[in-house]
Amino acid sequence: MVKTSRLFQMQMRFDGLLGFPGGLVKPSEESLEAGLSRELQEEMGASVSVTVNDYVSSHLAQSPPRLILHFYSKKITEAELLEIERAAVSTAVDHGFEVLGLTRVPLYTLRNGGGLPWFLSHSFISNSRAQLLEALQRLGLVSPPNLEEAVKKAEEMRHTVKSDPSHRQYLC
Ligand SMILES: O=c1[nH]cnc2c1ncn2[C@H]1C[C@H](O)[C@@H](COP(=O)(O)OP(=O)(O)O)O1
Repeated sequence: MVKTSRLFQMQMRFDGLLGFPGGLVKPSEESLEAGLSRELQEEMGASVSVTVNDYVSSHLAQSPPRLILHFYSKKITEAELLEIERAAVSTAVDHGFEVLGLTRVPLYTLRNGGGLPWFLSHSFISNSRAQLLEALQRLGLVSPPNLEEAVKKAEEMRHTVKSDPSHRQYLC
């Protein structure tokens, strides 16, 4: 186990893909920030107030449905994060349905390539993998050379698993 002083959260969605908490917002009915705060309450069971200061970027979805994907990131304390993790399993209405669980992102690379590279080699919804990389870079959570190396290793891992499915074997 690696103890890190910085933590970063994503979630396992109902469809088995990794992604960020969030959802669809009709701008004619509520502001983007109000809609996101509402979705966070439903998916994490905790009240997190999102403001325009937390805005990071927007992208047009590359595949249907045609959506504009707005991405926000918010810095919180470790105590607040622990509270969100508790609330996610106890009070979030979407827990066990739309959301299978919150997950911390490993921000380190182990000697055998484990950690962030393995995490990045999993499957992500839409552009959430790119959003994750953008946030890690912007927030300075992983240094640019380490991030580049993790992305490279993740690609090698994906390639290895694709070309040799017997490469990963685990009994449980
Ligand atoms: O984390 C994400 N990053 C970028 N795009 C995302 C993310 N999560 C969902 N999406 C996109 C992809 C989907 O086509 C739409 C709707 O997602 P969905 O989870 O089905 O929507 P609701 O939460 O049910 O509103 O958004």
